[in-house]
Amino acid sequence: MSLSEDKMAQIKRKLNASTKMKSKGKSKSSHSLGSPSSTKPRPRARLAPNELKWKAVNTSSFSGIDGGGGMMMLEELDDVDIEWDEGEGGSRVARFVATEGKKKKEKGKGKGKEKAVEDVTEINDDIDEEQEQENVADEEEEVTDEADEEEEESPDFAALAQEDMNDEDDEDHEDDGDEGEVEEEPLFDDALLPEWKDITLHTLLKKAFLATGYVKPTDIQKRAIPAGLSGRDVVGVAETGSGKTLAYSLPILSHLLRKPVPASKKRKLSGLILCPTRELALQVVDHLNALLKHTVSTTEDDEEEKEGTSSKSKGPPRISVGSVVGGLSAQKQKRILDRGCDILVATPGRLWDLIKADDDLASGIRTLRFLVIDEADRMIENGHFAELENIVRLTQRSEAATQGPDDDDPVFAQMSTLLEDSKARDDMQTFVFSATLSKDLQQNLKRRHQSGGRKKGKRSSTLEDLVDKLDFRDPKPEVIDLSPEGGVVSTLRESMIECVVSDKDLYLYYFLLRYPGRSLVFVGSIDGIRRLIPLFTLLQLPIFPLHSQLQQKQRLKNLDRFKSTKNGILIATDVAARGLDIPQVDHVIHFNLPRTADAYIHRSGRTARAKNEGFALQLCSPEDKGVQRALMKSLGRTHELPELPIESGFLPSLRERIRIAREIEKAEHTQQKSTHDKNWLIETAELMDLDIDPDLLSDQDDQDPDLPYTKKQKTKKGAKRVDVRGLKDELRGLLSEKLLARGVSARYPTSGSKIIVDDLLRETGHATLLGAGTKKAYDEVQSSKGKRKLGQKRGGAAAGLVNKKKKI
Ligand SMILES: Nc1ncnc2c1ncn2[C@@H]1O[C@H](COP(=O)(O)OP(=O)(O)OP(=O)(O)O)[C@@H](O)[C@H]1O
Repeated sequence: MSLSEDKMAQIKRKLNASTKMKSKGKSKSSHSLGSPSSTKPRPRARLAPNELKWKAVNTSSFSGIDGGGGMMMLEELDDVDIEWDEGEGGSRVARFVATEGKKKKEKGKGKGKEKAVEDVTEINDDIDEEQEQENVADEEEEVTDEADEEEEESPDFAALAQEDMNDEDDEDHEDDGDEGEVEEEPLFDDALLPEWKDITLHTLLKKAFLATGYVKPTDIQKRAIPAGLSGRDVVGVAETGSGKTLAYSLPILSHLLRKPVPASKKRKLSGLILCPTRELALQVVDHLNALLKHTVSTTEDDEEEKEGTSSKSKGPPRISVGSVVGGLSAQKQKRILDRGCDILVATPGRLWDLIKADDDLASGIRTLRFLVIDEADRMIENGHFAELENIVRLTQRSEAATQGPDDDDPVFAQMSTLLEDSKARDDMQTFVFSATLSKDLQQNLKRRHQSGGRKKGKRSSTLEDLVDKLDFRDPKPEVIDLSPEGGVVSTLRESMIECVVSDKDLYLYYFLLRYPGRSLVFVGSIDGIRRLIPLFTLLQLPIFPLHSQLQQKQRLKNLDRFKSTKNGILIATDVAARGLDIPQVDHVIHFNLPRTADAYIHRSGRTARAKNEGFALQLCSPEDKGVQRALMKSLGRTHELPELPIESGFLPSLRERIRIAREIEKAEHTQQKSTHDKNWLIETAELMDLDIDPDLLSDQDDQDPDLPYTKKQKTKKGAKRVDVRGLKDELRGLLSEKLLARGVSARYPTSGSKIIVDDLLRETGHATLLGAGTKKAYDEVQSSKGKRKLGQKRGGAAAGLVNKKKKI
């Protein structure tokens, strides 16, 4: 086991930063770091890495995955030296060794020498983890390295110092809950934000609104926040992009800011926010941190900040927000949990996995003050209902909580003692939010409370069942339904292109070229994405995939690239349909139509957010027509969508590009497959100790009749070898040309039915499609009013769709 020098240097600098703060802030002994030359032999026994005393570095500027350059969080170790041993072949092996300070502490507690040895071993084990991380795929490495760089560039010394100050309390107060003092709420001049005046949020939050530009509450916030602040349970339904995240989060943040500052460093879990997808959970963390970072500075700092003279760093955040999601290091997430956070944002699958192995976490969930189910209707669809139900059950007060859904449920059998011993809080508040919760469900919710509470019974998996499991403390939860008529927001314009299935690629290409902008393309299957990515990459479009079979870090990276690329294109399954708040998505394209109206609403809701304009396009083949009519009907539409005007003069050239790109793609695919087959053959032959006929591995199509069967299969008679390089050159040539609209002459730009000379001179025309104009897609279509009535001309009422949830 050895670490690269770079990696060690990074670790060393990290540790240096923290130790410098120690010696500066207090008169503790300084912790020198070993260098290769100061190598001494040390014990080498090992312990599990999660037993190390990793500590979060709370900075005011760092905000998780996106804001942190792909890094989840920063962590540090104190009281550690690094020493170097000679490894095999002259490599150097790093050992982390507990320093005097730590040993003294342990001795003081009566544990003495053995404990110090344990410390050495647990630290060494963490090197294993670092080493493991070095072995991950290149792309992941890149993410980690970027994160490390960022970490070094901006260490937040004030935060480190603050952590340090708390160190001494660390072991004496495990969890003191609310024993600290209540911090005085600073004054705030309501005249600065008159629209927030009547909402009694903590003034630090209002101060943060000034910085973030949230000058007035959105409609759902106006209704939900006061209800949340007054202790009510809230079920909130409001259009996509309407600020539901803050609608449920602000009452929690305000409550926590008004709570006494805990005397101990370990934070007690107060709020749990459950989200259906990993990206959404991480986004919620970022959203909250982006707001919270404005709640820590003093007025004096603000003044200096405005003038650019502030040299002070801000203190640690008053509220810490952690995340637990699948696909990222469970060890690290466990460490975050061990250290404690005020609010946890999680996906149910990973959270339940951690709960099963951690009684502290289970009792933390049991004594939550706030439980939020975001995108509640989606949560029950993504295969995690059982986990979700189990988590929710931990928050129930009644006896049912201590009994599993089935008598033989092993997890609950294991947990029953814990559940019997600890009581769920009586004042827990539950918030359930989505853009799409059926009216029936809302009615049932009210009826349930009128009829006296939850039903007992076996596990099932509808939203109604979930709501039934939620132990609302409020006899009458506040149900706020602000869902818009027609499902989608009023600033969204919708349109369609009707074409045969095989032309969908062509029309998608046309649209992406014709209307540059940030576009999110929804495809019905991962295979569909895998087919389109190479095609559009060959066509030189900035396209990124997002689907569940990508590694989590790759998913986050692609999302980041999409966000930061001008005219970027994200091609995704419905994993991107919910909740993602990506700035300035201009277009959503339904390459394949969704199967439910709810999915259509959420997909389309990735554009036209927060009252901005947005455009949604359906690519609709004759086979899709029935589904489309049913969709529109279930959304309560009475008119067909307007068709997007197509400038068909461009299509032949685009078709030719696509043809060549497909041919290249096919040839490359065949080549890859052939290489794969040959490799397989070689490996198998080696395993079986056989010689291979060289002809089998040859690329020559000599058509020898004696060739074995496999070879004959590969060399179809008369099949021409494809000149991939030639095709690529040809495509490159075509892509470098500007295309001309019908009626435009390149030779005589002042002639013809479309005169483009002014555009060319002033560079005001379309960048690649000459004569196409520069109208935005949004402006190409008006609202569907006055258009063809749904089913009027082409007949055939929508079949099969009874309500929004039903699959078409
Ligand atoms: N009061 C406000 N003023 C201005 N912008 C706001 C306000 N509240 C939230 N926003 C912004 O609105 C955007 C959408 O918010 P959010 O993601 O919470 O919407 P949502 O209703 O949860 O959407 P979805 O249903 O798609 O999940 C975010 O970029 C957020 O920063």
